[in-house]
Amino acid sequence: MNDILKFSIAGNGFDTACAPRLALGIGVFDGVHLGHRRIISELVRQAKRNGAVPAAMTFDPHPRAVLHPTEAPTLLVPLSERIRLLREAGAELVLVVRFTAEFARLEPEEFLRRLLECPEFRLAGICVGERWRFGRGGCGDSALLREYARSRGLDFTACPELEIGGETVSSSVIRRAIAAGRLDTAAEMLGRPYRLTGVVEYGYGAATSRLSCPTANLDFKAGVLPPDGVYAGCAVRDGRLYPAAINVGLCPTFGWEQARRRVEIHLLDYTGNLYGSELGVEFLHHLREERTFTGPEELKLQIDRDLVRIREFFAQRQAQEGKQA
Ligand SMILES: Cc1cc2nc3c(=O)[nH]c(=O)nc-3n(C[C@H](O)[C@H](O)[C@H](O)COP(=O)(O)O)c2cc1C
Ligand SMILES: Nc1ncnc2c1ncn2[C@@H]1O[C@H](COP(=O)(O)OP(=O)(O)O)[C@@H](O)[C@H]1O
Repeated sequence: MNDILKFSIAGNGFDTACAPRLALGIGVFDGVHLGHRRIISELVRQAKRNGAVPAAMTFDPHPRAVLHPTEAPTLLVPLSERIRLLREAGAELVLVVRFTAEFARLEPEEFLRRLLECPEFRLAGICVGERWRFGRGGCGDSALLREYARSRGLDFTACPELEIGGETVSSSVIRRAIAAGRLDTAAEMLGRPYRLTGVVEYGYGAATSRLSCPTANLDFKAGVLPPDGVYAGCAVRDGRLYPAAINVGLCPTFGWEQARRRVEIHLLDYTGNLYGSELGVEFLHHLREERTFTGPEELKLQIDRDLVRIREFFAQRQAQEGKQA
């Protein structure tokens, strides 16, 4: 490994001693949306025809967080989840390059030279999204890559951008869709419902004692929040889905000081201790705005009505799924 191109490798059976042939799919891949998945599918095809291992190369931190810290994007999923999703999509290995200001200053050809000279693997091909830019000031593009690959006898694939409903699928578009509450658009582009993942932390203990409706408070390190409000969704724990009611907001009814925006999840038909465990939450349907009630009694009556509507939502969903089957 060289001094500027530093990376760690996630995946089984990577033996640097025998320097395997790799087909490299390169990109940031935050969220691993349908456009990214298309790149990984092409990568798998490229790897097959070259007798190589399909490997995704991603960057951490996000390049914009290093180059324009004030415009650092909120990641759609944490790095660990990005790696998991890339592998699920077909990448046998994931190389995580440490993105630094020094790395960003590399000329495109210099970056490629370092890839070719990496002692850990032998480069067989490269696969990117057509509009991927790289190297100093983003001056490297797919035309440069194509020419470089041709001159070095490497395979090369540039995947056209995926469009859905006339809009180009991208992590930024998905971030904006979630923040604007357009969860259907986000789900369509991700190819799955949008999921926020975190660890259950302690709250004020009021939901059980004053609302008879315990809510798991999610401490999350990455993920874009949809607008404040009440949602029908699914909690995900150990790979199992539980229908759930979700409240995003400041819980203004209680008027707690130093209130911060919280994500609270009530799992329907569940009892148990969730503190400290990892929980995912999928946002499926916006039910109503968060409101300030006169007190816990009035809020409790409203939550009871919310839970009835959420059960109806899931019953309808199940009926529709039954029809489609
Ligand atoms: C379905 C649901 C809807 C909620 N709606 C509101 C609301 O409109 N306004 C509000 O102030 N809090 C609302 N809450 C949040 C409760 O205020 C929250 O569960 C309470 O603050 C308890 O917090 P704790 O977990 O720290 O005990 C809602 C909670 C749930 C589960
Ligand atoms: N159905 C459920 N949904 C959510 N949390 C539950 C449920 N049943 C039990 N719990 C437990 O109750 C806790 C939430 O209770 P709550 O009174 O809201 O306390 P806190 O304010 O600490 O979140 C959760 O973290 C979890 O451990």
